Amino acid sequence: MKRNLAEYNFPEDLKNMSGEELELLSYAIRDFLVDKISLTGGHLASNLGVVELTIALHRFYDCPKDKIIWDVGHQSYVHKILTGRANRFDTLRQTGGMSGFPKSGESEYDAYDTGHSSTSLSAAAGMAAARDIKNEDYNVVAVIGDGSLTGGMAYEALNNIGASKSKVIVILNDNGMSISRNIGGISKHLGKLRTSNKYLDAKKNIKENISRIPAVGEGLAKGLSGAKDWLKYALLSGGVMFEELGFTYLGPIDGNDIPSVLGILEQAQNVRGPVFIHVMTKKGKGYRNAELNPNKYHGIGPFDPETGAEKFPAGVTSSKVMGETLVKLADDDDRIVAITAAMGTATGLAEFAEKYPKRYFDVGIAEAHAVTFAAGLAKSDMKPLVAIYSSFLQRAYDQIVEDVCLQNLPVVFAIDRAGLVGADGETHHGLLDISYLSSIPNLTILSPSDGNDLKAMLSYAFSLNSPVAIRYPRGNCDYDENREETFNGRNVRLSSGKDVDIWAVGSMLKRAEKAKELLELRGIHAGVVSVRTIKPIDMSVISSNCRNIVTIEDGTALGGFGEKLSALVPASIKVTNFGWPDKFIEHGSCDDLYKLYKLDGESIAERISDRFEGKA
Ligand SMILES: Cc1ncc(C[n+]2csc(CCOP(=O)(O)OP(=O)(O)O)c2C)c(N)n1
Ligand SMILES: CC(=O)[C@@H](O)[C@H](O)COP(=O)(O)O
Ligand SMILES: [Mg+2]
Repeated sequence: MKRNLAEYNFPEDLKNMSGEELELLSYAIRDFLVDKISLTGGHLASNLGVVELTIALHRFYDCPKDKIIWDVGHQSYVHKILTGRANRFDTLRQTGGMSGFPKSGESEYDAYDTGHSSTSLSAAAGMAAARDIKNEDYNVVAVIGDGSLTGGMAYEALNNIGASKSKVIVILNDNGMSISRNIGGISKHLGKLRTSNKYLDAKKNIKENISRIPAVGEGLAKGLSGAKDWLKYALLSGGVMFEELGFTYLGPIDGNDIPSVLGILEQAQNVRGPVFIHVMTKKGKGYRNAELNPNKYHGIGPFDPETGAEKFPAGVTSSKVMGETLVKLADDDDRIVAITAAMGTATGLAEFAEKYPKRYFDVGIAEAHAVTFAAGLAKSDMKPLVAIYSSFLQRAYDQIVEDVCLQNLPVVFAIDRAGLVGADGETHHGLLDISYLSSIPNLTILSPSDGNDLKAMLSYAFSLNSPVAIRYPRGNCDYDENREETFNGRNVRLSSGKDVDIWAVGSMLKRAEKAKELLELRGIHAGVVSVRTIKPIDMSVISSNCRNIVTIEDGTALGGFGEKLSALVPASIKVTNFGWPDKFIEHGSCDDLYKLYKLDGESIAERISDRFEGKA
């Protein structure tokens, strides 16, 4: 074994390693993961669970000719180590550093860019179809987790692949966990399959023992397998659900055992048509803290590897304020219910789930279903709140339009991670929600500047009998639990200035205040308006002598709040919009990215004064 992983020529070196060397490599990779991720933060538990699986995949297949697609892609760190990027892990998820997700621009071994769940099977189907059209010969493999298999898109793909008879190799990485414990009927079914070997062995033994009873045994054994039993037997005997869809189901096998995985990949190679391989792994395997608490170590900040304690634990986050406020509101109104799409803890709903288990719904990674499920609840006089990250809510656009807003139903959308998120990058920044929501009739869109605003807005939202979206950013927020903020749907003018008004949408307020302060030093007098209502636009705070408005928003400028305000103000007022540009923003630290894209307080002041000095 070499001293460090960066010294290997991966994946080529895997082909010549003995079984024992592969085993030793799995230990080295686990140590490496804990060591590096304890410094940078990242998705630890999922990657610890796929060490042997990934070693076996890159030993068996011939990448990059063979294509491996990682669903969500948060578990692709081992794949990155085994494709020559061990030396980049000190820069994981940092500005200018290696992404935490597969990026074909980063490596030819990253066959397809992922980040949002349940897309791998559809992408694999498309790649296999292209291969078949061109009469090319290579394997297309999709690795999907049991959580991601609760996403509806996966079934659309299974349905299509099964019918197409195209050779797609689906590998279900089943660790019984989504971010928290996996939920739903599919998860239960997988649970049965996981135990099916034991189930089948027991059943087979019982039948053999009975059939050995002299004279009557044979008849008894046959009688034992009544229709109901056979159905259960068949259902469990080999994933008949997947077989019925047109797949050859193989497994389940121990996905943390390299020889077992290599064996089943060999078996799959001899199968014509689509193959569904079911492997069972342990999320967090090999690092005790993560094995015991895979939820906490699913995505974790820098931590002390000895104790497992996070170095920078979260403070009072917007998610926490939302969750606590919702519990208080639910104490007084039993029509209030909460819905999550497999992100209950992360969106602050843990306390609600604990206190009101019958009014809490985790629907799995199924955002579109979550929204229409909420519509059904609202149609039946309940008051649902759906808590979904801004970028994941993109999955449910049609449901927001057709099921909630068209019927004008009282659903509250708690849009978490709205705005820049930082380390997760392009797939996770919540920069499109203002743009994609503000053209929908009947929808009120609110943006709190701090935790007190958020608390007041939640009460306000539940008082309306129509759809409301409240968008708030990832991370800590200013919150004074002793201060009761009121909110009446209006924007608030915080100060006046004869030269320019800065209209700050939601959490951009602090940057506006900073810019105002710096502009004063340059003799430019700016007023500040806190934009808490994105839609309907509240114009009551426009000052009569205002000639210049600058809007700043943590969202794309295209179709953003600023653009909409520009269309409403008198021609005598010049409106300039500062938002994110028309591109996908890379990963990095939020501070770096706000500075890089000139959306921090200092840059905003600079850009405004340049305009006044005629430089821009
Ligand atoms: C559309 C979408 N919704 C939610 C998420 C957040 N998310 C990332 S990983 C994950 C759980 C995935 O569970 P599983 O597929 O079983 O992978 P594991 O971490 O167990 O390996 C979730 C909900 C996402 N990335 N995309
Ligand atoms: C991989 C994935 O999509 C989630 O784990 C996401 O990274 C969580 O984001 P937060 O860290 O903002 O909760
Ligand atoms: Mg899982």
